[in-house]
Amino acid sequence: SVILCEENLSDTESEEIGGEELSMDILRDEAVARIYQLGKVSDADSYLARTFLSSASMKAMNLIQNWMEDAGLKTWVDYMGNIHGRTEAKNSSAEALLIGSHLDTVIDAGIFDGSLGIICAISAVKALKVSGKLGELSRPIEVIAFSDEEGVRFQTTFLGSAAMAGILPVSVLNITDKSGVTVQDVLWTNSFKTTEEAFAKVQYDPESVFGYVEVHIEQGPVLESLGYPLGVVKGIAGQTRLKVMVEGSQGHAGTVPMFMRRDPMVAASDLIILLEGLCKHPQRYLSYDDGCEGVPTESLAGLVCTVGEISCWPSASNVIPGKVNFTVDIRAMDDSSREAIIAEFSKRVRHICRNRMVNCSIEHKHDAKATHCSKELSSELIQAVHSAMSGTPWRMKEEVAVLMSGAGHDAMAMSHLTRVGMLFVRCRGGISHSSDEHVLEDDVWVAGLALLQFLKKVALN
Ligand SMILES: NC(=O)NC(NC(N)=O)C(=O)[O-]
Ligand SMILES: [Mn+2]
Ligand SMILES: [Mn+2]
Repeated sequence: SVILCEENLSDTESEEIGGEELSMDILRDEAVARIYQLGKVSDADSYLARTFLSSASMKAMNLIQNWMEDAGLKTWVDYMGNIHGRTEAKNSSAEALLIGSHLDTVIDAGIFDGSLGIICAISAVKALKVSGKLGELSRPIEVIAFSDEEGVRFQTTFLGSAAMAGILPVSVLNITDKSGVTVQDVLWTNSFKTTEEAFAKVQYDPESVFGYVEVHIEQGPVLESLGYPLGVVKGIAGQTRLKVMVEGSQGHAGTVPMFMRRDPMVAASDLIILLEGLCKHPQRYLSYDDGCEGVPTESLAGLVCTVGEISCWPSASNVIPGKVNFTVDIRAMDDSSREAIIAEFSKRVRHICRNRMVNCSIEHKHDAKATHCSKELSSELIQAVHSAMSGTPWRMKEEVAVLMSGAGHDAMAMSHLTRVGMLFVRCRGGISHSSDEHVLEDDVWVAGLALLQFLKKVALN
């Protein structure tokens, strides 16, 4: 949903921090070049993929750390692989402003998801440095490149930001990937001696933090349809990830009669079609239950579900599978609706599997409640968008788009540490999690300008 806010245009301030030349060189040309350079750092030859602490991620970390130092930031890497770049303020005890996003990607990813937020933050700080303003900060600024937001390898998500926010249980170190390697194995293999004690040191003290802001592509079509390069995020949908395991009787494809089969592949197909129907027409399913009040339609806003992964054993064309596993990703703006959908799905799964005489289990891999962004930070971001755009062709008439995010973000985890705000950047066709993901160079530039204006207002007064 998009709420257009009436805002008075802020006076067009003279750009004290360098002129147009400076901002275009750093906030556009150099930032865009770095996004494309980082987009080539991949674990695969023919597409972009960077999973938690993979060799490509380690290379990306090194690049990002160098760019942070180039911007005048003091850098270090914590025990969960997050890269930090920090510059202190005149008042060393002031609460720090955290800005960041994630360096990991999905498989066959676009080059902007995560990377744009990291590079935009580094470029904005570099613009302050080049203008000689880094020594005048009223509060520390810390840029963070999180190690794992997508959760591709361990189906966990927010490994880096949740550890910083103190909401990640230490038991996560023992979660295994498909080949039985644990999170802790991967850390130690990459020389992060992450013991339980070291793990606890990743957590930040809420008292030391002013707030967290993230710049991210919208990954949806709204800004493009409005003709705006930027928008401010009102809230982020809650999300649940499940692993559904169906077990039947493995057998010969040629000899087992159809009516004697306990086929988990066909059962899984029924469950996936059920899930689609449940999320396309929830009221048909939720209100049929005896005594179960249908969930009010408006609270089902943003309800979506996806089966993104499926695997079977032994996966041979002439063998009736013995086991089929598939993932479920369910999201909604309202947490109770998401929970109602999951409860209904689980109930119907048991019913279908009983009728098909197959065994089924559902494992909860990840849950994140819907997140509401801070009104104060959002208001500052709206002002920053206005002043950034006042000097550009997209001068905002009298409104800045404020929209919800169906995609998850590290800001969801960071909201457990501090108040959060997000700036969305238009992306072509709203396409993301695809190599077709694209952001205009000038949109990268205006995002950097807006973030720079935000920094001036919040950390340079
Ligand atoms: N911005 C994202 O693409 N985030 C993704 N990752 C998580 N954890 O939500 C997602 O699937 O939406
Ligand atoms: Mn993503
Ligand atoms: Mn992302």
